[in-house]
Amino acid sequence: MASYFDKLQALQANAHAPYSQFRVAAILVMNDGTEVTGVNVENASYGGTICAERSAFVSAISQTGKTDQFASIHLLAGKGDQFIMPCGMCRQVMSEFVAADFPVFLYNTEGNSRQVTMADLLPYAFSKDDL
Ligand SMILES: O=c1ccn([C@H]2C[C@H](O)[C@@H](CO)O2)c(=O)[nH]1
Ligand SMILES: [Zn+2]
Repeated sequence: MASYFDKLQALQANAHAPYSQFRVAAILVMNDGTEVTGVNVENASYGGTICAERSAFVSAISQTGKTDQFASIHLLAGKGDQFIMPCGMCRQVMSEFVAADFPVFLYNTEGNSRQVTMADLLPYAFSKDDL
């Protein structure tokens, strides 16, 4: 069976990144084991670009109608041995739908992985509880 890294590598081909050439792949795993994919989709306006992480969440919610069934996310981007971290906008959007201990698995191009949590990425998050 293909590993997450294998699947992420294949998924990178779907990224639409003609401006940055920076291909990002995300696999969002639901509590029932379903895997929903996301890639970055760039736009000539630049500002219309959506990241792989938000693509995956938007896709999962579109397909399932569920906003509270996320088990983990697996991400691949970049070059060499660096672990690329989600951007600030993705951190805020993800935090709307996952708990502080939600695991985020980062892969480098060598196939090594590192795990952090939602709270590691966005401590002191602004949330609906503040409204
Ligand atoms: O965590 C990240 C960081 C960047 N990007 C995308 C946005 C843009 O298409 C390209 C360069 O920023 O990478 C992601 O999808 N996820
Ligand atoms: Zn982002």
